[in-house]
Amino acid sequence: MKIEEVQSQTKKQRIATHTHIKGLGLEPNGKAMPLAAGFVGQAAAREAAGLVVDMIRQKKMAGRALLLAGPPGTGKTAIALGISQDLGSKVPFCPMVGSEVYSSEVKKTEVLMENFRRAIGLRIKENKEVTELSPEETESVTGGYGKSISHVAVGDVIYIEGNSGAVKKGGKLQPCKIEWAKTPPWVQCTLCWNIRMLTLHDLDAANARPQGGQDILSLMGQMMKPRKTEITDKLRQEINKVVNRYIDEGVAELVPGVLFIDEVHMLDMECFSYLNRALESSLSPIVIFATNRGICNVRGTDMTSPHGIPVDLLDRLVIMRTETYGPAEMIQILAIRAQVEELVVDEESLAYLGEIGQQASLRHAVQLLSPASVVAKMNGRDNICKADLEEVGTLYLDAKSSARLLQEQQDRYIS
Ligand SMILES: Nc1ncnc2c1ncn2[C@@H]1O[C@H](COP(=O)(O)OP(=O)(O)OP(=O)(O)O)[C@@H](O)[C@H]1O
Repeated sequence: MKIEEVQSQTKKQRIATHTHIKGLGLEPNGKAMPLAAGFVGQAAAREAAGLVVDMIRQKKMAGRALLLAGPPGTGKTAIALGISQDLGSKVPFCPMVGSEVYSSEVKKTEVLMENFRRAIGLRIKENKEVTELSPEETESVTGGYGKSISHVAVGDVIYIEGNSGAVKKGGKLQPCKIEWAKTPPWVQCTLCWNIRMLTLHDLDAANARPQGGQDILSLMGQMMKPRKTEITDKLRQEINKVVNRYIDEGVAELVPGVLFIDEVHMLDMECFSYLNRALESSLSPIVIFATNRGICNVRGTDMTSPHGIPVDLLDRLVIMRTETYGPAEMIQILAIRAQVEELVVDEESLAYLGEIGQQASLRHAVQLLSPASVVAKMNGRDNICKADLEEVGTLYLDAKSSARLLQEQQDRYIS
């Protein structure tokens, strides 16, 4: 397996709205600070999440998972992200939505498995030892056209091209530690290492081969869908073997990250039984579920259950609640978001947005910031004022108002 060729493919898009979250913002004694690490309020849930971080560190969460239950826009995703950040800066965070498992091409359990592996990191230590080299001047083997090395310094990476035998420079290593050999001849030696952070899925994807056989039809198929690759169970087992060997040799270290499954009520029995098994595996990340549903049917069955989760899985979960925000907290969160998005919003407008957040949802209020800044720019201003918010407020509906309107005008829609 060539680690140098493996590119990390972390999912970034879904965490863009949480860029201001830098951790759970807890004091060393575990108490939630009123405003820290981008977090405002939600003290009980943050403190409970802090305890979970301690339990994870003490390896007491094995076989269990966390469920964040609360109304929409109460910071469930933000808390899950905060947990992963408090576990360490390079800990993988893989967010997904329950409904992602439904695809006509890929099996539900396959989607879950892929996300499980996206959430397991591997810290690989690549040791490079570079001794001082005395370069020798030689005739250029490429017939005068190619560059030949005239000088090599400590830390330079050089490689020999297989087909031509030409020696080329391939960048510089960062020197980390100078060591002296213990026995003569004394050679100054620079010991360097690169720490690479990859996920198991990165390794799977980099080692997967295009689907299909060698016959002409399959080859044509591959040309039409050149990037379509299949990650088989066999491949994953092979990767696991190599990874376990690296771990035994001390070259790599496993970093279980956080797999965040939002809208867990969208999963069905097949997914839940897979999750029950997967949580037991030794290669399991920290799984955090989130839902804004109360008692409802387990999808695809007529069995009702709290949060639409079967009771045998519920039994394994540590359940935490998130509460709706008061006006002051909403205004603080909106002010943080405005600052992150580099928008100037005066106090009156923030208070007005806070009211909108109370009536609709925090997410709706946050979402009005960007269109309001466009309206402000069109009006020749850099700062957002209340009139801009009023204008965009008439243009966009929040979920509640849209539902109310649908009820009122039911006869005008096709049902
Ligand atoms: N306590 C908080 N402090 C700072 N920002 C917050 C807080 N709670 C929520 N936010 C921000 O508000 C927005 C909405 O929150 P988030 O997406 O975490 O809610 P959610 O509970 O996951 O919602 P849903 O149920 O709809 O998935 C995000 O930008 C989030 O970062």
